[in-house]
Amino acid sequence: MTDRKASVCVLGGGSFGTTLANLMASEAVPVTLWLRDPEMARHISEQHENPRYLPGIALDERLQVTTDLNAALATAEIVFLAIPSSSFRTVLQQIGPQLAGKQVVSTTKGIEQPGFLMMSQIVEQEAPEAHVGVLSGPNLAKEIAAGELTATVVASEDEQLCRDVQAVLGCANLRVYASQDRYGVELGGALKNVYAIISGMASALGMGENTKAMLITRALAEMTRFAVHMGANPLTFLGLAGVGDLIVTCVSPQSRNFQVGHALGKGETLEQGVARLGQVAEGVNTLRVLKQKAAEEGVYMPLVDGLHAIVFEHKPLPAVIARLMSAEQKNDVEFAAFMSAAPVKS
Ligand SMILES: NC(=O)C1=CN([C@@H]2O[C@H](COP(=O)(O)OP(=O)(O)OC[C@H]3O[C@@H](n4cnc5c(N)ncnc54)[C@H](OP(=O)(O)O)[C@@H]3O)[C@@H](O)[C@H]2O)C=CC1
Ligand SMILES: O=C(CO)COP(=O)(O)O
Repeated sequence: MTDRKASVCVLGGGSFGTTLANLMASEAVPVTLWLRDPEMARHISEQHENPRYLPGIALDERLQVTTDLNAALATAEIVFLAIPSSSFRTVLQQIGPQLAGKQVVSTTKGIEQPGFLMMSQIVEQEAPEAHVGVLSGPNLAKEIAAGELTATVVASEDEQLCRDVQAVLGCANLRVYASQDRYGVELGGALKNVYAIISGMASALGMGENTKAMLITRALAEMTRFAVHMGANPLTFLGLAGVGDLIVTCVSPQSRNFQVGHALGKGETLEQGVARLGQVAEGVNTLRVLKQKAAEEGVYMPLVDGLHAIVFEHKPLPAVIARLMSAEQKNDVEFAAFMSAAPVKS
């Protein structure tokens, strides 16, 4: 498949699905974007703009749009999923058998409870005959849509899938690196959203640059500690889908998770912050899921505990910060210990 561009379908017409589909259309990849809102589909087809999720971005006229899920999938060889984690399984349940033999790539950065399932594990359950992969990295949709340069990671045990995704997505503005550590890449993308909320709060509170750097670095330590406990490869967290994505979501006011944190830091309630956003901020649900899982597994995650205490237990912020700053002062870099730990699953 690598000598020609495979035909592609993108499911989900929000900011990321529209961005990915548009990027491929502009590179002459045959691509169809599926979304559920007929009015929006008509608007995109006629006006070449997605006014709700990507206002002001001129979409390529070759981008095909449909609300017919079966038609969208009929000729697709590669299917990208850009549906929020809360609806991910529901959409897959409608199409599982149709995905047999296709390459199915999740771009969704969330975790399903019960089961603590990554989205690609849901694909495996609902479409057992599909080839499965994930895409993750420092990929703010609006920046990609505006033509800014970045890179991403396609991760799969299936090397042909990685090559085919590199062929359809890689272009002058986007480098697509391959990884075989699907679990680690997917876990990194989900976990960093929680720390983006914390960084947004720190920004709203006017905290210093040292503080922000400390938060990002300790976030990396904490998420890697959890990932190693879950059997992931810690080295994956040093790549684009780990530290790369963590940095962008923790520093950019474009990140929706950062924005939710910023709203909390300004004294808004979670409900107000999420409602004003009007888009998905996966970190809110991931925080709940992660707090529970870390407690069950006995993994030390003070930043997750602190954010959970503020957001869901309504503990006063100064008390939480004081607790964090007076916790036991342990080792800085845990990677050496991680590397000598038991073999990792990838
Ligand atoms: N935006 C970004 O920068 C990036 C996002 N991601 C990840 O991509 C995933 C999707 O996010 P994003 O596109 O940003 O989200 P948005 O909030 O921008 O859009 C969500 C989209 O999903 C659609 N949707 C929701 N529920 C359903 C359903 N049951 N059936 C069909 N469509 C549905 C919405 O449709 P409707 O408008 O009709 O409600 C909308 O088109 C998230 O997990 C996110 O973490 C990954 C990398 C970058
Ligand atoms: O994952 C993202 C960038 O890589 C998008 O982050 P937000 O969902 O916080 O906007």
